[in-house]
Amino acid sequence: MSDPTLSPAWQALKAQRKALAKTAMRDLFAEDKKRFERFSMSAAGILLDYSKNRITPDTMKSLVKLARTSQLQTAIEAMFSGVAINLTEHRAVLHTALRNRSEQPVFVEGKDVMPDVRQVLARMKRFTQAVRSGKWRGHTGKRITDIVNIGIGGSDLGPVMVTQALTPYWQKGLTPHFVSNVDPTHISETLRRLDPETTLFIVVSKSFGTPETLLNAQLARRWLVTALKDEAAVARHFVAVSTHTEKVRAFGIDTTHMFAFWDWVGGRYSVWSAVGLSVALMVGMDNFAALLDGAFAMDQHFRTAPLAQNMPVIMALLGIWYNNFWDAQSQVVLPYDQYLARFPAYLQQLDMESNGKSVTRTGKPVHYATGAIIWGEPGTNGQHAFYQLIHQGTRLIPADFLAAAESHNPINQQHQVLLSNCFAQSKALMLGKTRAEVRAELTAANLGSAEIRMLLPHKVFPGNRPSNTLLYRKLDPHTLGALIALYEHKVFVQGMIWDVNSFDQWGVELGKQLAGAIEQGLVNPGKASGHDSSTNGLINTCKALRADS
Ligand SMILES: O=P(O)(O)OC[C@H]1O[C@H](O)[C@H](O)[C@@H](O)[C@@H]1O
Repeated sequence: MSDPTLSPAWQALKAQRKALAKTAMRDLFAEDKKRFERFSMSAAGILLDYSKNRITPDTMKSLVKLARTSQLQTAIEAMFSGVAINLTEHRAVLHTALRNRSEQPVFVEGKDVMPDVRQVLARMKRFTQAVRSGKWRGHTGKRITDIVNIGIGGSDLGPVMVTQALTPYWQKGLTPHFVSNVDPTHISETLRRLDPETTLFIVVSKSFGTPETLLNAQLARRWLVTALKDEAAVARHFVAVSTHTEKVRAFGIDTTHMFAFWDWVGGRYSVWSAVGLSVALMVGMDNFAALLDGAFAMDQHFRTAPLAQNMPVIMALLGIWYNNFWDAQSQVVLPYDQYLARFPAYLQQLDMESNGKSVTRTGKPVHYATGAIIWGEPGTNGQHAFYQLIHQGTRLIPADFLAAAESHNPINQQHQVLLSNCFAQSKALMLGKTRAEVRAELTAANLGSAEIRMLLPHKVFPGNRPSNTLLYRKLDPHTLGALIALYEHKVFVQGMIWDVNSFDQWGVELGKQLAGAIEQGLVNPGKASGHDSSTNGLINTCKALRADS
């Protein structure tokens, strides 16, 4: 892969960015009455309105050329067909196989993986039906009422985000809980509210070697065995999801109660596998299948639509446009949908762990910006907190707004209030408010000229701040599946253009390695001295504070 910045498309985009420096989106809208039609599209039940971006048709043409230069279409096919594109781990990247709803085989090193995928889905179906119907009971014969997913990173964020997003589909009488943090407070506060006789733990870990998860699972296991006074109780209250049968067995979970997945599924791409067991327990296997169907619909679109009409590609290119040509550092995600409250957190791992890289796939340093900082909160809460900076701050922050046309809770007109806020925000960001407009407003309010002079600069909105809006009918499992797949593919496209490996995460290892030695320092008696002075100081102060208490 060659340096993307050397391509003619990159150079053309640089020139276009200069040419657009003084162009306001409000003028582009005024000049072209069909701007919405020109810059919007639908796929898999989702409308993307990208008209409120600093783009002209020429910008889009050059962006698409840039994608072509990166041989994107070949890369898409390589991913879908099981080529080991995760070079540093020598692995295929096949979360798309998990939701391959066609009859087509998917090969990894000559073996069709689809029979295994279908077999695990069938096991999930049997198991979830047994728990939901009350056939599967706890050790003392009681029905399961609470499900605790113990996992972290991809083994937590997907399950928790999707479960929460699909709250309207939950089975009555079942309550989900998610424990991730190694902070003992997390598991303790969760267990405090639970009855061991009716609680089912799902220990989810791809590696089954993540200390946070294993420590929390051990605590849960001890809590259960102590309460039920029988080691054998573990069999009815613990199941595991992992790629590592041996480690699951060593932990003491019967491997007949283990759901497998495979090393060609990245942790942050794994909710489609048995990692989504807590989701399936809460919403039932039919709804879980609809989630897969939605993702499959987006996969089909991504794989077959021409680049210029390809939703994940367009979103990725717009991200690159701001990241690399307008120096935007972050991307805010603003779901006007309370059910998507954890969506920004989910996207943080998906995007930042995938594209937060500074060497190319062949290990050369990159000299251009890669993955953006992803952040966000549901609307309208964000409006009353940080939108000030988005509207009037010094930074350019491209925004993704997400909204459902229909609410699961249609009470009075409140959903219309939510939607009007959503549309008003993107309009305000685009339009801004000029000095002349502010002056006219203040004059109409009969303010004196000194007061007007004083207030005027504070009340001006520069506008021209870009956003996308994703609009769908209702947040059902199908739509949610499509939405997640959309962002997964967006991240993939950006990684391909930046020439980084979006599927490894070596950057999380160093801290893990160092934590072991620091833990020794905290546990062992005496003063720590083997670290830098700050680390020694923190360890020793901690010990002194404890000794004082
Ligand atoms: O599922 P596990 O093997 O327990 O891994 C859990 C998480 O931990 C790692 O540190 C990675 O950064 C994540 O990508 C992963 O999802």
